[in-house]
Amino acid sequence: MPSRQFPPQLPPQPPHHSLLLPISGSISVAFSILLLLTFCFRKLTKKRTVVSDSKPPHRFSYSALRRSTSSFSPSRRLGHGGSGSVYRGTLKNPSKDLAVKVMDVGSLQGEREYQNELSFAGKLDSDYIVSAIGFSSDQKRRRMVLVYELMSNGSLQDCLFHRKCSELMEWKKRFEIAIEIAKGLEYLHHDCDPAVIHGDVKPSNILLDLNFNAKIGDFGLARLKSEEQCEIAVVNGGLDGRDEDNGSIGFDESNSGPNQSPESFARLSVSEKSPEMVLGVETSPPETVEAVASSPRAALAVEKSLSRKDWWWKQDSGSGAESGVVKDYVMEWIGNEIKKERPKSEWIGASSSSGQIGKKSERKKSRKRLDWWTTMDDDNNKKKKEKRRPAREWWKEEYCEELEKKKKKKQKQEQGSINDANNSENWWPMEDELNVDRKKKKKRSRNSSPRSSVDWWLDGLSAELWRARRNSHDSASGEMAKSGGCSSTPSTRGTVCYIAPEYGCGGEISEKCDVYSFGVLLLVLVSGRRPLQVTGSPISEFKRANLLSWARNLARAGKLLDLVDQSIQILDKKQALLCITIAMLCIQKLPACRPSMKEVVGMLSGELDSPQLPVEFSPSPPSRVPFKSYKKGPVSF
Ligand SMILES: Nc1ncnc2c1ncn2[C@@H]1O[C@H](COP(=O)(O)OP(=O)(O)OP(=O)(O)O)[C@@H](O)[C@H]1O
Repeated sequence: MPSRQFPPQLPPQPPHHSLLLPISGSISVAFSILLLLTFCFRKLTKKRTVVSDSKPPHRFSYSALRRSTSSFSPSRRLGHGGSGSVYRGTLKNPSKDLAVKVMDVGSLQGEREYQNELSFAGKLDSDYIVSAIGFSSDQKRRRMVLVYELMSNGSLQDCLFHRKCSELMEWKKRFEIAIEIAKGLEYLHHDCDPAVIHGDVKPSNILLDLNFNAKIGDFGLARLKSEEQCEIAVVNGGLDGRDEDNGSIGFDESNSGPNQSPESFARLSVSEKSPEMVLGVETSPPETVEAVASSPRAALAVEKSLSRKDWWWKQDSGSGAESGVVKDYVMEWIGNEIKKERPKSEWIGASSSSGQIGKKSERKKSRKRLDWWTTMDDDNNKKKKEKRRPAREWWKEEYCEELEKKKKKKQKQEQGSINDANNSENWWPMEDELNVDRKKKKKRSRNSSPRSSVDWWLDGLSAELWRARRNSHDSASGEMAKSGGCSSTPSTRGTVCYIAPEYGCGGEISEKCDVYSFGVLLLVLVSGRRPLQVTGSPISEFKRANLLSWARNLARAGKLLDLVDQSIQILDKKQALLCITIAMLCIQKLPACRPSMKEVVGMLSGELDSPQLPVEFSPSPPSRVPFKSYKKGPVSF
């Protein structure tokens, strides 16, 4: 029997754990290195991806944005504003359409808009607000980029005046848009703490999505209410620029008061400090902005600095920030408003020949003559018109006798158009003034007469234009590119015609400034007309029409519905009257008299009773308009 074989004894094996330790150690080291590398890689590449899980604003890669816009191809350009161009961008991963705004190099407006947008981007959250969702910059090309949600139907301005979108020809849609804008402002004024004052409410800042739902965009000039109340310092007599308080406004005492004209705010005094200096950062603009945008501490510093100094009031041209700057921006504005074609509508009825109105002594007189330009369709003024001397005669006798001789030949040619104008039913909004003693008139204007500040202000604006146009022929001639080629409004401090009179005159900035702008916008929306329409080419023969004056006149005549855009279909007269009445309330001279946006929303939505026309716009004789409740029944007019 074979003996049982035992396996040979193996040498003793080292215990397993003695091998495992170094292996697992090296694996864990390798793993942690890998983790570290991944973390570093993510950190490094974070710039290149969109952070979608955090609150905006997100940092976008500049090259990704460039690719998404086909290298900022002109074919992708959606529009152009005071600070740069906006392009349609299409991101592939994640698939998303964007609006990409590239700020112009070296544009101060661009810088402050960039910073302002970013500071508001994370704070605003409403269905009625377009806020910036991201930013980027290219240090090489010194470019700053803001990214917004794409609003497929562009701006209200574009839809209403350039593209004439058929959707906006329905009254229902216009009314909805009015309510949406009002709700957007209500959100800013009443739901944000502190309240946000938009500061630049106008049709080009109202954007329409695919379904023509309106949202308020462009927070480049927005500000927090508390900042304004605490920080704005109005310094009388600061015209010489000695005042170091950056952003403060200096104006001539003789011109102070609520009825100040644009001539007076043309003298705004601004200090020489750049925003960079105010921020205490000395780097070049894009880097500064980049630093501000990327670092929370820097962002905080910006916010603090914003509250310290209202620096964005500074005009772009530094030391030259006086009348020239305002003049230029007004001229740029009017350049966009000038149309080469003659107006089809009768609401603009007068023309003017050119004249030299540069002398100081003639500036005040120019207002009178400007009244002559403002002609409106108004049956009630037939009799008044008959009493007047022909405008041509008045022109000749009072102001331009010499010029008349020189231009006799030219004016013969113009005679035809002047006669046309005289045949139309001229309306002189300040007709009573033509017979007023000059001294009285001067005194009255100084004493802030209750006469419409709106007219006064707009007429003053035109006087400014009149003087300016000689020096800025290009922009004034209407040769400037339009519709996507040129800023609708260089909004250094708000926008001409939409800006509240007290704001332009250095008064306290409040939500009521937005309410005023909303009132103008509402009139524009209902009438389908610009607030100040200037027509004619060359500029020497331009015409103008003042929507606000027209509305006021129609209100007094009890013919408010004449204001409504004739091309609107299926008009709800009751709603139209409601809108116009609210607009009239909003454009009242005294900010305190204007309703709040909460009240406006209440009135528009029917939750509050319909308002009565303000006294200053009520029909005369003073039998008050029986403006019945919108809820209760039809409005009789
Ligand atoms: N989010 C957006 N979606 C679609 N189009 C846009 C968007 N933002 C701007 N646009 C288009 O670009 C145009 C220019 O906008 P931007 O805000 O730069 O200038 P603006 O408001 O016209 O003028 P300013 O900057 O002087 O106030 C707008 O009028 C609009 O047509």
